[in-house]
Amino acid sequence: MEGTVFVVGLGLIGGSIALAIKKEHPQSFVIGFDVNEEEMKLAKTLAVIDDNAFSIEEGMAQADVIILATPVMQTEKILAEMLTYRLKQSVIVTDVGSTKQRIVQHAKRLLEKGITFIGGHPMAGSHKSGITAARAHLFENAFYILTPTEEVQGSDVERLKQWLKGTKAHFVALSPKEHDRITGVISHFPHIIAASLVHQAQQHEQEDELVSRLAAGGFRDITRIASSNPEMWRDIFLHNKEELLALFDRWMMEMQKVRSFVEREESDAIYRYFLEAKQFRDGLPVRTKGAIPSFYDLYVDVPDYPGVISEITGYLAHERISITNIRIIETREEIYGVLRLSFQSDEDRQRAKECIKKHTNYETYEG
Ligand SMILES: NC(=O)C1=CN([C@@H]2O[C@H](COP(=O)(O)OP(=O)(O)OC[C@H]3O[C@@H](n4cnc5c(N)ncnc54)[C@H](O)[C@@H]3O)[C@@H](O)[C@H]2O)C=CC1
Ligand SMILES: O=C(O)C(=O)Cc1ccc(O)cc1
Repeated sequence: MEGTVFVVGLGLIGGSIALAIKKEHPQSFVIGFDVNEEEMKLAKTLAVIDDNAFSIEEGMAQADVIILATPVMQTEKILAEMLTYRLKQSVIVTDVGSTKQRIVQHAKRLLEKGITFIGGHPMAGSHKSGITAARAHLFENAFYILTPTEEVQGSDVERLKQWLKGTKAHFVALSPKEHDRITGVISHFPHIIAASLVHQAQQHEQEDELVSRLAAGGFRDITRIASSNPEMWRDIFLHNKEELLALFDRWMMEMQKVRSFVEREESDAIYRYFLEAKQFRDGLPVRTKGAIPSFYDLYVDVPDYPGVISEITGYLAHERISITNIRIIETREEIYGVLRLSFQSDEDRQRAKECIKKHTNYETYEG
């Protein structure tokens, strides 16, 4: 497609969308703006955008598509400011925020002026932020939720999907309320649990400094999302307050229930609790079919001798399998350690598994 796309907020998500659009529509002209001038300069240097705008107002005046990719409180502010800007009447405005009810509510005034606004949320990402983490393939196979209101014409929704085709995501339409209820459960609330587990460990660390040294393995994995951008998550919690308050109440009741199983040594109930959780989790769709994808990890049990890492990376390099991240997890103090290799796709991970199996007798398992 041809036209000018304007991305406001050139971080992980804005940058990734800009890259995906440019890849699919090389004829388009992608401009961007970020309050952080360094990020904006970097976005241009890295060719994530073709050019930068001098202000949001100036960028918006030229745009056929406007993508708001800022933290949700900022998006709300920009939506209010936009009411006074001169926009093309045919422009499509969308956002990528993790919450939808308040954003769509704010965008109503744009719709009243005849400007098309379609709320959006690509359900993929990571705990990383900033333009250097942006990738064109970030949303591949993920769900991309759109929340068009009834004023929006179906042809405009199709036009937006065409613009976003390069994300290779699966589009799903939801109401803003349903969106916020579901994401509250599967995305927002888990972030507070991850952060609270980290706080708990930090408090215990003051009594015994071994805590963080021994927290290298599973603890790091289940708390990965606690390393996310605090501004972004603060905004999400303020936006989705009602859903989250209800989830806090249910969670506390749930913890009381499990606590009493343990207190009363109800062995069967504890067993069933773990078993039912395992059964439900094992039945969840795998990442490639649309749950939030972030990393494709492969764990390798390796003997602790010098050169073992270069041995493994050598086999993978020989078969041209790219690794996006590598980490040694030092939880076992005996002769074996665990190497965690991350890949860009499940296909790469499967190829790596085969490759390691072919050349070594090290055990591998998927994360
Ligand atoms: N991080 C993730 O995994 C996902 C995030 N989202 C949503 O995407 C949005 C952006 O998040 P990320 O890209 O992760 O954050 P990020 O921190 O990587 O990027 C946000 C960018 O917005 C800029 N910015 C902030 N206020 C601004 C303003 N008033 N005008 C212009 N630029 C401004 C910041 O300087 C920063 O460069 C958020 O609304 C978030 O809820 C959606 C899906 C996944
Ligand atoms: O890092 C992760 O796994 C995430 O949870 C990424 C994420 C963050 C925010 C969203 O609205 C959607 C996805």
